[in-house]
Amino acid sequence: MAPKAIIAPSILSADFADLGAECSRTIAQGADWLHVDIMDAHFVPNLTFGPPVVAKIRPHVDRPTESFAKGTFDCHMMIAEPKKWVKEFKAAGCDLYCFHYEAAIDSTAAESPEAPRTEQKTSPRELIRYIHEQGMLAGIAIKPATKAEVLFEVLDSGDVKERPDMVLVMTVEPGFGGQKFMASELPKVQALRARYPDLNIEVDGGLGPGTIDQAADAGANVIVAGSAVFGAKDPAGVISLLREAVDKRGKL
Ligand SMILES: O=C(CO)[C@@H](O)[C@H](O)COP(=O)(O)O
Repeated sequence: MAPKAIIAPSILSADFADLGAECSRTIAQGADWLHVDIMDAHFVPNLTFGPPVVAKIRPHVDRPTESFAKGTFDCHMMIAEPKKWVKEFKAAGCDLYCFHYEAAIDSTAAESPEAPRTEQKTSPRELIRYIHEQGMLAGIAIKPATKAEVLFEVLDSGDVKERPDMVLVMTVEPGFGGQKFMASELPKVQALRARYPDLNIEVDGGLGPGTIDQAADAGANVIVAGSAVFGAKDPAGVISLLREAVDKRGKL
């Protein structure tokens, strides 16, 4: 049976003037996690929150009592230097530090996933080990131009400390909320689910009532939704619809 649904609204679509209250309200509306999009204007063409903002909103949500529990701060690190910020985000209250594969490897490969990777900045496995040593869960994300196969080597690591706790398959180009869902990315989710039945597979970008069935059919269980939740008249209803769509498939 596939892992259970985890619904992680992206606070990129929240009211930034009322961010603490938006976070606690969203958890009360039934969200499991909060997805916190960290952007540095280098890795992606947008700029969002740093550690002080995460530290300010953290007390508005009860800390998770165990790994993957309600209240997890799922920090999606769309930054060029993911290793540099691990300790700061841990101190700020991040529970799951999800870096981009493309940022961890060399810059040539980031521009073209087909290019040979000779000069590694940080090996994804080393970075995962480091994140675990700092006491956080580790996630690894891929952009639309990156093949799912690059994750196999990391996921197949014999050492559990170097294996990610979650993978994130982007279903839009990272950088902005409110973009159109890219169904072209779902074969990656299918391939990952077929190979790793127990893996937590997150999808992010354009998810909502109109696209959740496709993502759930492909095997995604961690669902990020920004505009679909924060823009809804009934956010609790949307969160529960997303959860039911995923859990229904897990039981098939
Ligand atoms: O990481 C990102 C964008 O880069 C996302 O988390 C978006 O914030 C999702 O927003 P919607 O597509 O759900 O509106």
